[in-house]
Amino acid sequence: MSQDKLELIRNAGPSVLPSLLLCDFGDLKTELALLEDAGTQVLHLDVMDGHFVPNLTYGMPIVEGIRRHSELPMDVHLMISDPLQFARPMVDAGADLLTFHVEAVEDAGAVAREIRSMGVGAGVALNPGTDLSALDGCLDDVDLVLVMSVDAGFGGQAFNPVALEKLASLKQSHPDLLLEIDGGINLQTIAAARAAGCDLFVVGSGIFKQDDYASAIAALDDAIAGAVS
Ligand SMILES: O=C(CO)[C@@H](O)[C@H](O)COP(=O)(O)O
Ligand SMILES: [Co+2]
Repeated sequence: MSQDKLELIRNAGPSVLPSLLLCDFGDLKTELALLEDAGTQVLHLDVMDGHFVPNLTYGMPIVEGIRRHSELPMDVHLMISDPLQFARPMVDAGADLLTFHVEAVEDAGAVAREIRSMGVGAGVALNPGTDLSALDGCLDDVDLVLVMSVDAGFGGQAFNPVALEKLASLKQSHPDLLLEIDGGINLQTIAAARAAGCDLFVVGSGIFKQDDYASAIAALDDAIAGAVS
């Protein structure tokens, strides 16, 4: 099942992925229905442990709850110190792709291989201050690279353009790799990310702080389509 969903994630781009961090968790069912009606193809879930990042969000019960209300593929962004501690429970809860931070682990290739052995996709993320060289040796083992355009931990932060250079460089060196960007993506920043070669665009405030999710997503889609590379 997860392999099919992973294929859907691979083929979704270019596409906006709503980050549920800022959604109304008191009414998940309605929130998910609105996102599905708006044409969402993949959900982005932010898991924070209060240790790797100074913020705490949610774990398996919420991921499982989201899965009960939606069949959309789930891209789970693990901002946690020990990704393998919770990888299997996250897969059991319904995750289809697990993205861990390269800053959190000793051997990113080994972590990615272990995640893949669980039948889901593996992604590796890097914060704005982390050099691309931190990914040396692991890119053959991952399905996706998540280039952070803010320091992981909070929604609503300002976009850091260092992410654009990293995307362009990865696109050139690994043209077949799936590239995702996360943090401060909105109508002002999304086209530059697309022009730099990005496939998947995580958006939190750019959707959930807007009155109408569908028109917010449609405007972001239009900006992606109009991007010049
Ligand atoms: O991973 C994170 C934050 O660490 C994100 O997925 C944010 O939730 C994106 O929110 P905006 O920057 O779009 O408001
Ligand atoms: Co995220």
